[in-house]
Amino acid sequence: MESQKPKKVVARGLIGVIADDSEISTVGIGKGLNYRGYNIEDLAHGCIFEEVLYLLLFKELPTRDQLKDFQEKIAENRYIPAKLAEVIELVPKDSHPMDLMRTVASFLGTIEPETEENDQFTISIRLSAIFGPCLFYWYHFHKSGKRIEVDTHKSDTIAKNIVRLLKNDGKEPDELLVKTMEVSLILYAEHDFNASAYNARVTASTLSDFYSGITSAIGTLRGPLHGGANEAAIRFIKQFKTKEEAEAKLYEMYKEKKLVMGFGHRIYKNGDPRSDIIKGYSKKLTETEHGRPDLFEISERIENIMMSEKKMHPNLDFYSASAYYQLGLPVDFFTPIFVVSRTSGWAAHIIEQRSKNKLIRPASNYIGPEPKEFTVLDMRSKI
Ligand SMILES: CC(=O)SCCNC(=O)CCNC(=O)[C@H](O)C(C)(C)COP(=O)(O)OP(=O)(O)OC[C@H]1O[C@@H](n2cnc3c(N)ncnc32)[C@H](O)[C@@H]1OP(=O)(O)O
Ligand SMILES: O=C([O-])CC(=O)C(=O)O
Repeated sequence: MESQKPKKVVARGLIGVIADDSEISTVGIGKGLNYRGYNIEDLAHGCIFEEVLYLLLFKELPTRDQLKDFQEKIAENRYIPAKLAEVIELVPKDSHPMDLMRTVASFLGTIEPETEENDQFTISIRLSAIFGPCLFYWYHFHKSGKRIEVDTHKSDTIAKNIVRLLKNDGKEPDELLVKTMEVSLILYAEHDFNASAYNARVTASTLSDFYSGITSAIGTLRGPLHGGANEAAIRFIKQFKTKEEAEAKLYEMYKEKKLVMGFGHRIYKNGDPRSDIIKGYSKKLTETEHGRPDLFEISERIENIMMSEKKMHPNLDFYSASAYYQLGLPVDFFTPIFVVSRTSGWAAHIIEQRSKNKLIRPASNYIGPEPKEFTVLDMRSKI
C-alpha cells in the first residue's frame, strides 16, 4: 500500500505567520502603529529622533537629563576613524550608496568588533551616529574631492546634522528641512517583523555578532519591495511632466500587471498611518525655495487613481519620495537615509532576539524529484 505523505501547510512569504512574541511595536491594529506603546502620531509630532532611538533601545522615553547625556554620546560617536575614512574613499563614485552603508557596517565591525566592553548598546549608538556622517563624507569626497569634517556641531540632532552635511554650505540648516528629516527618521525607525528586521533576527538567532545582523538587514532593506521603494517611487513620479501623463501610464501598467512602487503593504490593507504624516511635510515643502508643487500634484493624482481603480493606499515610501526630493537629497540617498533611521529598530530586534533566543530555521515542503539512483561522472549521458 502506498504510504500517504501528511499534507503540509505552506505559508509562502510567511504571510500571516506569527513567528515570535515581541514587545517593540504594534503594526496594523486598526490604522495604528505604536512603538513600545506610544502612538506614531504623538512621537512624530512631539519628539526628536533621539528620543525614539532611546525608547527603542532602552524601552522607556528618556527624561530631559537622560536625553542630554544621550545626545552628547551620539555627538561623540560621529567621528570617522582614519582607517574607515580610507575604506569609504575606496568605495567607487558610481556605486550605489547602499553599497557604502553595507561596507561601513561591515568594516566598522573589523576595527571596533563586538566585545564585552563594546557591547550591543554601545554599537547601536555608534552605528546610528556614524552612518549619516559616513554617507555625506563619501558624497562630498566624490562630488568635489573635499574631505568634509563631520563632527563640528556637537549640539546638532541627527536630523539637523544630516541636513547640515548634505548642504555643507556653512549656513545654519533650514528649520523646515530639519523638521521634515526629524519626522521622517521617526516614521522610518521601526516596524515589527518587516523583512529587514526579521533578517537581522535570523542572523542574531545563530548567535552571530551585532554587525553581521545589521549588515544582513541593510542588504534586505535595499530591495524595491522593501526600503528601496522610496527611490523607485521618485524615479517613477519624476518621469511625468503632467498629471495626465501619469494617469495614462498607470492604466498601461494595470494592463501589464506591473507594480506601482510605494503602494500596497503586507499588513496595512486600509492605509499606512505614516503616509499622511509625511505627505503633510511633502506638501509644506512645495512652498519652499526648492519646492516642487508639480511633483506633489502628480503624486496626489497617482494616489487618487490607485485608490479609485485599485483600492490601494500609499505606504510610507510614496510621499517620503517627494519629501526627500524637495529636501535636495540625491535620489539614490533615499534608502541610505532609511538605514540611518531603521538601525534603531534593527538594534531593538537583535537585542530582543538575543534576550530569549531560539534558532530561526523554518522547514520547506519538498517538491523536488523522488530519490534517484546515483551515477558516477563517466557513466552520465550528455543529455
Ligand atoms: C517601507 C516598506 O517597506 S513599505 C513597502 C514598500 N514596497 C513597495 O512599495 C513595493 C510595491 N508594493 C508591493 O510590491 C506589495 O504591495 C508589497 C510587497 C509591499 C506587499 O506585498 P503582498 O502583501 O505580498 O501583497 P500581494 O502581492 O498579496 O498583493 C495583492 C495583489 O495586489 C497587487 N499589488 C500589490 N501591491 C501592488 C502595487 N504596488 N502595485 C500594483 N499592484 C499591487 C498584487 O500584484 C496582487 O495582485 P494579484 O492578486 O492579482 O496577484
Ligand atoms: O512592515 C513592512 O513589511 C514594511 C514596512 O512598512 C517597514 O518596514 O517600514
